[in-house]
Amino acid sequence: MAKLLLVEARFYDEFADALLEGAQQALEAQGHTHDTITVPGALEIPAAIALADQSGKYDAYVALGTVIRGETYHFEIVAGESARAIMALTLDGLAIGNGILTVENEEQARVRARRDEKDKGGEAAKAALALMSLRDLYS
Ligand SMILES: Nc1c(NC[C@H](O)[C@H](O)[C@H](O)CO)[nH]c(=O)[nH]c1=O
Ligand SMILES: CC(=O)[C@@H](O)COP(=O)(O)O
Repeated sequence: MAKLLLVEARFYDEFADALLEGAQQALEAQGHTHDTITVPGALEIPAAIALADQSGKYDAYVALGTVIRGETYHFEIVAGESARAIMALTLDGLAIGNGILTVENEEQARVRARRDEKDKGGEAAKAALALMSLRDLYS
């Protein structure tokens, strides 16, 4: 049994709830436990993971959030930099599943967040478990 940390950005509560449910269900179905922490937005997720990893408490991490394009370049920063930083942490040996939606509108987010549709939260949780297993296999 592994212990994971779900790091959620609750910028949009509706989608945050759906992503969290999907991730929680995926972990519980495989007998794993988890804690959940909340940050203001997707840009804060990588730092929260890095800080939490210093505790040594968690085997893997799941990043959950929704980034919806607005009128400015900020979408590229939030979407791109959160993904880049998560990838950097992953290449540094942390097992992280990236469930941060980067979408054009709320309808695209709704479909991808829901468990009974694309379930990106569950997908990210399973990705974290897969990386954790690979790390255990090769370490
Ligand atoms: N526009 C979205 C944001 N923006 C906020 C940033 O993530 C960050 O919290 C702020 O820049 C302070 O550092 N965050 C999301 O998660 N989703 C968005 O659509
Ligand atoms: C992804 C964002 O930061 C975006 O939602 C912000 O909207 P805007 O670009 O219109 O300020």
